[in-house]
Amino acid sequence: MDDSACPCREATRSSRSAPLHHRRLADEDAFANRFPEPARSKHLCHVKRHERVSGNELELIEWIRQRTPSHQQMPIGLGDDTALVRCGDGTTLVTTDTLTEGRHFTVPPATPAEIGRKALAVNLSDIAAMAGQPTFAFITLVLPQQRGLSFARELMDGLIATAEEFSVVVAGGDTNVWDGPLVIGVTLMGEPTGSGPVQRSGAVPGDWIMVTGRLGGSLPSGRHLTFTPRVVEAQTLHAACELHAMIDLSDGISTDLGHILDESKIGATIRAAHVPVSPSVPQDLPAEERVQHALNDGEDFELLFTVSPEVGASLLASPPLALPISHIGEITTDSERQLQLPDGRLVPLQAGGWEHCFADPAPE
Ligand SMILES: Nc1ncnc2c1ncn2[C@@H]1O[C@H](COP(=O)(O)OP(=O)(O)OP(=O)(O)O)[C@@H](O)[C@H]1O
Ligand SMILES: Cc1ncc(C[n+]2csc(CCOP(=O)(O)O)c2C)c(N)n1
Ligand SMILES: [Mg+2]
Repeated sequence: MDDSACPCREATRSSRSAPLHHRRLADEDAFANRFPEPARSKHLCHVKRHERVSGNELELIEWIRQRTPSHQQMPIGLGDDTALVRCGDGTTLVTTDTLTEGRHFTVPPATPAEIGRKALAVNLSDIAAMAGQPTFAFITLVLPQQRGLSFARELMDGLIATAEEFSVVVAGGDTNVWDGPLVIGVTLMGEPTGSGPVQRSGAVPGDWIMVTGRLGGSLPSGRHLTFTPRVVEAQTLHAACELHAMIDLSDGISTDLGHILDESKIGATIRAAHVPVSPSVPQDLPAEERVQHALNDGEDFELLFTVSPEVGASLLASPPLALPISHIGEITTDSERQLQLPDGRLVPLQAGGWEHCFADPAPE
């Protein structure tokens, strides 16, 4: 399955109210959406050229959420980076994320060991987003028959080495072999640390919005396979100061910040000039295009968090991490999501990150 074979180029919108945001594949004529054309939709949806987009993952998740009741033994349920469930005397963080061949990696260039590593690392990143300590992992393998046993062993070698690196115990899983592409799912448990999990819902007006590391270009640089999940960094920040809200950047700031704003029921302004762009984003692109990569590419797996201005200033004055921490904007009282351009103009911050999309089913 080759991503470049099935890009949906035509802008389509669902008949429902929520707009669909799509993004082009990296190898397409990317970033036609420059400032200040915020209304332009991008495409990264994987329906065939003649098909129309009929919905996306966010609409499905919201639909599922409406139908799944909360529970007394589940202080944090659907809607955050992990759930928090009561087990015996304590509480446990639980998350699950799946990688699919053709979407999250292609073989080559990804090696089996890198795929195994990434499958655990994306889940470690979700535990990090709650400032948790990862503990036990369960691995679901759906393996292509033709690649043989050695491929599967190399994949699990990569995963097990990553588990050791992060003191995670592999506690079980499931193995299927078939004649389709590779799918690998991981369910990861963890323990809350310090004052408890940092949720998406805790941002308040006036908060500074901060990010770790540098963003953009994770796919062409291969960083989406080799990134370090920010487990240690999240715990260090959590111990050093009061974090109001946190999320890991899997889909891109423009989309992931939206989840914090939705859950906290507030707005934000991001300053384009302060967004830390990774050197993986081509240096010869115009500055505004480089920022668009940092906002939308996704798979950076850095942390975005909000803190009071006093805490933010002290983090900049005495950085607790070896990684850079950047102050990229503020939480606002109204529900606006804005991007301040270097010349001071404010434009809407469009959710331009990754979204899984559905095609219209073919008529019978
Ligand atoms: N099929 C599903 N059934 C029940 N809950 C779901 C389902 N898919 C997603 N969720 C829940 O919806 C929320 C958002 O899921 P999503 O996968 O977008 O978050 P994420 O794992 O943090 O992001 P990403 O997958 O991009 O790394 C999470 O709380 C997740 O547990
Ligand atoms: C320029 C560029 N284009 C595409 C990608 C790939 N990508 C970005 S987000 C995402 C899904 C996130 O996971 P989930 O499925 O959990 O939402 C994927 C597969 C990239 N890293 N850079
Ligand atoms: Mg997920």
